[in-house]
Amino acid sequence: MGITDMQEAFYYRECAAAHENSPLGLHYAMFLPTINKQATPEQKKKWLPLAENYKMIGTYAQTELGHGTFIRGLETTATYDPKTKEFILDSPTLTSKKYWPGCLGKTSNHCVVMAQLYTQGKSHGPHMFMVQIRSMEDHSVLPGIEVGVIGNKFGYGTNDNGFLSFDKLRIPRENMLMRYSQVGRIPRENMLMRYSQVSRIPRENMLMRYSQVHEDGTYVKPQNAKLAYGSMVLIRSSIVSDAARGLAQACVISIRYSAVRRQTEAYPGGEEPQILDYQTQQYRLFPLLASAYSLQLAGKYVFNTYLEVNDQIEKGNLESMPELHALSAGLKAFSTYEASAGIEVCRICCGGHGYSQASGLPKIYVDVVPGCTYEGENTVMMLQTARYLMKCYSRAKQGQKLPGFVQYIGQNLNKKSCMSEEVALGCLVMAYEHRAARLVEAAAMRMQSLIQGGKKQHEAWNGSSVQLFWAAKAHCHLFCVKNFVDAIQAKSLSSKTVTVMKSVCQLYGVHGILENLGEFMQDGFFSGEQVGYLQRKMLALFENIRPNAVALVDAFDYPDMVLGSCLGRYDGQVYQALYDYAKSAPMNQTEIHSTYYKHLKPLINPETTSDAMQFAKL
Ligand SMILES: CCCCC/C=C\C/C=C\C/C=C\CCC(=O)SCCNC(=O)CCNC(=O)[C@H](O)C(C)(C)COP(=O)(O)OP(=O)(O)OC[C@H]1O[C@@H](n2cnc3c(N)ncnc32)[C@H](O)[C@@H]1OP(=O)(O)O
Ligand SMILES: Cc1cc2nc3c(=O)[nH]c(=O)nc-3n(C[C@H](O)[C@H](O)[C@H](O)COP(=O)(O)OP(=O)(O)OC[C@H]3O[C@@H](n4cnc5c(N)ncnc54)[C@H](O)[C@@H]3O)c2cc1C
Repeated sequence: MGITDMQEAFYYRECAAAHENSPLGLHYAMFLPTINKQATPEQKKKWLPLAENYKMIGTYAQTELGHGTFIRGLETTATYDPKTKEFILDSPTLTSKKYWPGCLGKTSNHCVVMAQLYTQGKSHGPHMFMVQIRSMEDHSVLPGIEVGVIGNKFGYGTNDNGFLSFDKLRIPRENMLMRYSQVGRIPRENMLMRYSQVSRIPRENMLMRYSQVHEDGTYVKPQNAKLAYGSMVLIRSSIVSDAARGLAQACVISIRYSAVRRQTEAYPGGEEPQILDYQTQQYRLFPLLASAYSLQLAGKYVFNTYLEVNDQIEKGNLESMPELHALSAGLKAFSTYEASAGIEVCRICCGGHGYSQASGLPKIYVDVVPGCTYEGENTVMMLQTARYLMKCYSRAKQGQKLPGFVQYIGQNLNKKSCMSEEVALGCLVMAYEHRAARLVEAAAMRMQSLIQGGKKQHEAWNGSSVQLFWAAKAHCHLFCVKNFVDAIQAKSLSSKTVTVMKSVCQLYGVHGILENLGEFMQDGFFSGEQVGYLQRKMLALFENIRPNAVALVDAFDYPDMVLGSCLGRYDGQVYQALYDYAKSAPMNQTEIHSTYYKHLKPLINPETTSDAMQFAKL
């Protein structure tokens, strides 16, 4: 395709069969990036041409039957044998079998495997290994390997998620993914050297940026063990835009349909109005439209941040890893929660036709909703963000300067809202900052009081984890609101566009407060009168957005073939499309379905059952 932007390439491949989840999805999304990010130049030279030309087709095999979240608990082992200079991969228990990796069951002939590295009798934690699982000649399964599909799932029907286990499979030492290596003089491009010790090693022993195993099994650890988690951070940073896209497409379908669908007399004898004119329909759909715009902007921000930080890491500067992890983990969770819930509301807003595959909405839902689980289960990801927020809180209390998007932490909480009838964007941001700062402090205070009461650190953590989750969610929500406001205020948009987009941004902020009012009012930050301003503003914004609602979804510019929806067609010919869809149903290709003779006819006309039995033998 010649498209270099990873996300754009992903989208255009998607266009071929939107939301069908390609059986090569993991090859593109995780296998290739893992080779790119975690392999040596020599390993890349060896594997990338094969992988880019589909000789090697691979996936990312990390999750096991017994562990998905807790990577350090994975049981697959890779034990180094210095005699043969090989790693022995083994699945020692039932629960160590790899389970869930996409494209694993029948498609892939290779995978990058996350396994516990053992050398010289010591465990060094999870590391990545390149493993061939099927012949590149006839696709037969290689000895020492058991592999297959895991069966039907909630969705993802076109992806052969699989299981995989190893029976003392030997792989060459060079198959441990390592990046950068040095032999004698340090080549300029290997300035990572500060992350691993300099040592003269035989050239073929490609030691790498992140970790190294010398031929005698000596292990040289990287400066940060989490560098091995890099592929997950990349995908989390990409999932935000993917979730935004799913929500945006669902908004296109449901808002276009709501402009076509007419239902119920507006008054006795009156015309049936477009359902988009019902305030309750606007109340459910317009905030989702605003959320789709907000998440698209957040997705751009987090992916660009990933690119910047990853560039620094490539140059040896790991300083921003914690921020990137906290941002990508939290926004991945926040965006997939918001998008999944929003797509379901869009489906419900389309009534019965929303429940048909013809609407395109079920496919979007089952494609987006697993994002709440994969690449880091959402609650766990939110708690990772909370872990970072707690560290920021203690730094703020010590008077340390905090990075940009957490500078609100530790602020004075005695102030009140500046909210007036106008509902200024600045007052909206202040409200979200106050809420997040208050929830971060409340969680920190809870932890402190538990510890002072004699609880151990891990007990205090678990005993505060609901409040930690609330704090992380409020932090992510603040990020999305502030990022949206910054985009509106920074954009050199035409005055008409700014006016329309300012209303959408205002609605996003106002609706978020009204839907989480307790968290904004618990300490009296808002008065009852100010809440009234917000409620009236929300209803006014519905009227303000209504004339541009269809234009706002058209602006996403998703072609009909991507939406795959009879309800969301650009030409609005919904009913003809639904009828044509019904007529084309396979079961309608014969007037009487074959099952009539075998199952119905004996009931309806038992006397002629013999005919039925004749037919059944056909
Ligand atoms: C190309 C476009 C694509 C668009 C996207 C669309 C669709 C998606 C495409 C593909 C997806 C399809 C399938 C999904 C594939 C998968 O699901 S792959 C498997 C994913 N699995 C996970 O994500 C597992 C989640 N678990 C973890 O990440 C870790 O176990 C953990 C929860 C982070 C805990 O790790 P642990 O080693 O125990 O660390 P601990 O909690 O003890 O923290 C120690 C410190 O390390 C820091 N840290 C943790 N992770 C990272 C990281 N990734 N980067 C940087 N730092 C990290 C942590 O913050 C702690 O730091 P402190 O300073 O000590 O607080
Ligand atoms: C469609 C799909 C595709 C996938 N593709 C791949 C793939 O290609 N490669 C791959 O390796 N994996 C893949 N996975 C697996 C996925 O990464 C894991 O399912 C995910 O990481 C969650 O881990 P788990 O299943 O062990 O859930 P668990 O961690 O068992 O979660 C169950 C519950 O326990 C809670 N919980 C767990 N730990 C904690 C904690 N510390 N604190 C609080 N609560 C906790 C969670 O919040 C959750 O509510 C895929 C999964 C799906 C659904």
